[in-house]
Amino acid sequence: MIKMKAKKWILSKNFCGQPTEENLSLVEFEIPEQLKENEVLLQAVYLSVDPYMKVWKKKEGQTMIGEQLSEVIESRNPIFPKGTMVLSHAGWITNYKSKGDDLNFIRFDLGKTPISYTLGVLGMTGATAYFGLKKCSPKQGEVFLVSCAAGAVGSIVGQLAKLKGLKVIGLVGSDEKVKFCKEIGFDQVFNYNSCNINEEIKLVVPDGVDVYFDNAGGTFYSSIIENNMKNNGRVLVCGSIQTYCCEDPSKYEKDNLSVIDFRSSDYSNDWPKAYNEMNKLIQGGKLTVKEKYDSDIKI
Ligand SMILES: NC(=O)C1=CN([C@@H]2O[C@H](COP(=O)(O)OP(=O)(O)OC[C@H]3O[C@@H](n4cnc5c(N)ncnc54)[C@H](OP(=O)(O)O)[C@@H]3O)[C@@H](O)[C@H]2O)C=CC1
Ligand SMILES: CCCCCC(=O)/C=C/[C@H]1[C@H](O)CC(=O)[C@@H]1CCCCCCC(=O)O
Repeated sequence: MIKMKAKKWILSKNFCGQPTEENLSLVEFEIPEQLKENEVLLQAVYLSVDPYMKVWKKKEGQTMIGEQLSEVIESRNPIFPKGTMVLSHAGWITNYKSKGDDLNFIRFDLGKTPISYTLGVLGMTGATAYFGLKKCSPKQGEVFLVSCAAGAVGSIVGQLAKLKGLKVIGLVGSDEKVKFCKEIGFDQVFNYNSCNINEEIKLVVPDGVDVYFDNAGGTFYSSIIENNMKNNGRVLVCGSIQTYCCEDPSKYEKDNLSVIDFRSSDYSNDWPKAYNEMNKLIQGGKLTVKEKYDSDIKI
């Protein structure tokens, strides 16, 4: 029987603090190429790496979780002929077999937009920006603050808020990211490693922030709500990357604010509609997307 060589990343040790080499190991394995009826053989094209992966419950020894864009390279399933591009949660694995029930088509018109965007702005993180912003009930002229502003969610939500006529302030960790956020239209951007963000925000918006879209959590969350929010302002708890470590983060609350919990998966039926809308903005030059490719990473 002919077998193909494949590779996968195994979670060898659960994450605690910053990831290190001992958390993951790359192993080779073989897949028999012969397919049963209705089976397809897939080849990974892009794998997604996301903050939730550090803390999502998973068992040591299993394939690292994650979404991937894959191509059907052999097929005995008429619904997924050879050459079909699909999305799945197969994890960090180069090749796998499927009967199709765990595969998703790209459910919107991509046009000339790069297909890799289906794991970014036209994928889970873009949907998070789009529906997260909606959940904040943004109004023209309001002050909108976002942490992790140069990231996959932050860079898109900042631009969408700007398109809705809000004043947008971003928080980032380097001067390079300050420059990027300004290039894509943010009004003010602060590098938390080189200034006191609470003081800087007070200087540019003395009356305070209407909406804080929190991706960072931890000390960002507590210091912003303590120092910079307007009375009755809204805080969207999107993520808490600063606390994605093994210790239990402490909770910080304030009763003059609306604190909104949010999971983009609650809106998954409407994601394709949002993608069509955002793709029009991309193709019209109104939404800028920056992807990073690291050609040194080969699996
Ligand atoms: N609620 C939901 O449904 C969803 C929530 N999320 C959340 O949104 C947030 C942003 O996700 P996404 O845009 O994909 O992330 P990215 O990987 O694109 O960006 C992450 C950025 O977070 C910043 N950061 C701040 N503190 C830390 C820290 N302690 N460790 C590592 N990075 C840090 C870094 O930017 P810098 O250098 O500027 O600090 C980093 O580049 C995350 O908290 C994520 O969990 C994402 C998807 C769905
Ligand atoms: C555990 C902390 C999560 C913090 C918020 C976050 O990043 C949430 C992300 C989810 C978003 O709401 C929609 C998704 O698809 C993200 C999670 C996906 C988890 C799937 C894990 C299973 C797998 O890939 O096998």
